[in-house]
Amino acid sequence: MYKRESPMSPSNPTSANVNASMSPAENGCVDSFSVLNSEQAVQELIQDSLLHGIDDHLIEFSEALRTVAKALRRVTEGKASAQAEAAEWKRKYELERARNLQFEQKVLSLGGHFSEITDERAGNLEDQTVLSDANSDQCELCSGKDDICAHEVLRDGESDSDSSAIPNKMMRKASFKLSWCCKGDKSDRHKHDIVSFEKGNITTAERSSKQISLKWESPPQTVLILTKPNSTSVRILCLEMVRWLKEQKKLNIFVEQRVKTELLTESSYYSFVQTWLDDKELLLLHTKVDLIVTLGGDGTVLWAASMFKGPVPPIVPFSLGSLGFMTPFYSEHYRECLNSILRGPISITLRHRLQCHIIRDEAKSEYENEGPMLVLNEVTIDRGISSFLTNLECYCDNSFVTCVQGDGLILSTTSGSTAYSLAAGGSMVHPQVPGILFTPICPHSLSFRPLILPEHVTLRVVVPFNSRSQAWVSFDGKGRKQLAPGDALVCSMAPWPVPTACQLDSTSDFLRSIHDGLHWNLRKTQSFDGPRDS
Ligand SMILES: NC(=O)c1ccc[n+]([C@@H]2O[C@H](COP(=O)([O-])OP(=O)(O)OC[C@H]3O[C@@H](n4cnc5c(N)ncnc54)[C@H](O)[C@@H]3O)[C@@H](O)[C@H]2O)c1
Ligand SMILES: Nc1ncnc2c1ncn2[C@@H]1O[C@H](COP(=O)(O)OP(=O)(O)OP(=O)(O)O)[C@@H](O)[C@H]1O
Repeated sequence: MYKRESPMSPSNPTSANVNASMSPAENGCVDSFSVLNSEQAVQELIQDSLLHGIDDHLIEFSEALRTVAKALRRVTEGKASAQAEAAEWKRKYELERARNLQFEQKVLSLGGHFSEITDERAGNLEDQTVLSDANSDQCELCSGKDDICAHEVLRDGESDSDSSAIPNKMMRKASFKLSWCCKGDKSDRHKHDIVSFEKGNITTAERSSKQISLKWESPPQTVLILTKPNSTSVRILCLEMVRWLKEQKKLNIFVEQRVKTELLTESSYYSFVQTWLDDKELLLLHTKVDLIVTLGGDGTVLWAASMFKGPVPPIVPFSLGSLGFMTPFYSEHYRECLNSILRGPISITLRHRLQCHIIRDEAKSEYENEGPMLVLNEVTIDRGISSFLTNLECYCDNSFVTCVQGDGLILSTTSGSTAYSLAAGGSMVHPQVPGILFTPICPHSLSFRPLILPEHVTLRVVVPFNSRSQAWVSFDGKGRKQLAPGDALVCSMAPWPVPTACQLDSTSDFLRSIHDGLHWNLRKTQSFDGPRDS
């Protein structure tokens, strides 16, 4: 392309100008010749510029290259976010389809697995209809009062348009209201902008750092109990709690298939416990369950959250682990705790989650990409078993952030800030603070400090083609997947937070956890006995 004696001037036309005036055939010849000699030509051009002091052309050339690179990057980034969006729509479509299928089956048979609960609830139907009417009145009334919003009492599988076609014997979900506890501040200016309620599911439009209170409008009727496996103390507590909730509280109880088998091995008395058969039923579980109780440590809370790919019912986490950062309830007092939770109101922490998609370079269409995977703590991209440095190009809303060269990178929620991110040198952040932590793992650089980014950004981490090795991604420490050069992870805040019940309130529970769990800033107090300011 560039000839040594062809600086851009009317008297000395450039090869580009020459090319423009050539026929396509001639042009092709010159192009292949130029490609063969391009390296030499660039060298010559540089030398030429240096020799003759004509820096302008070099600058112009590099500007042009930069513009082309920028345009190419924009196209790639646009494609990645379009793919992520398409995958999200596909997931929504599949969820809706599964819901419709389930509903059709139920209307046809009314004798399926879930209908056990329907029958149990049939006796309460008239009361519930009255409640439902009362609640819909209340829902209108509540707007403009202290509550964020009251959700409708749900009918199982109901869609608005065809509610009249639904038989009366349908299960209903307990209704509740959320409100801000503003400690003396009566203003509720922002509440309608921040949390929205549709059909009993919590979604956040924007995030808040205020304390939220949940008040039942109709009594909770169905509890899902999730337990840490292989623990004798958990198994014994589970047996006791299931019996108490059934006999004293008249609640419907769901457990995992494994736990149902354990309970039935213990005694046939437990045959009333319900479970789900497959992933399709699991997808709809949030429409049946009013409350989740976890018996275990933080891992069991993560497990509970991972079961719900959309909205999550409120979780009451009982501590039967060693650290218990997110498990503020003592199992010895479970009766008092559950009595108070079932009565309400409950202070809750809305723990934000990240939704992640893997965009494969080899994918032929967006449908071949993977996701969304939802995490409550963090998504980690690391070097796995490779002994090479990871090389990760990171973009935030299409702006280049940095290239991570080290063991890896953690993208963490604020709830996860006290987990792996903390171990990698990230800050501890109150779980109600909206944000995404960007924490490198052992970066090979003296100047790489962790970042906290706002919650509305989309992050993209790409394994570049010139990377020496593959990278590995894991979600809350589980589900490892390989990222080949050219693959990317796209990550943003999910619209489905995990509401966890507080022992006192969000802030007191957080501070208690960092003191008791991590012994934060534990130091002997300096004695009074010594020198002091006069
Ligand atoms: N170097 C590290 O600190 C490291 C390494 C790998 C994974 N992890 C963490 O382990 C989590 C998975 O937990 P698990 O129980 O399934 O695995 P696990 O059984 O290996 O437990 C990991 C530990 O992390 C604690 N933990 C989990 N979430 C926490 C949180 N939000 N705040 C404070 N501590 C928390 C747990 O109580 C437990 O002690 C991952 O999400 C990751 O954050 C940490
Ligand atoms: N219901 C479940 N089914 C399968 N695995 C589970 C379930 N609940 C928890 N786990 C897994 O069991 C492991 C241990 O759970 P958990 O962290 O609750 O207990 P722990 O290790 O004793 O507590 P801590 O983390 O406080 O030390 C975690 O990896 C978690 O993912």
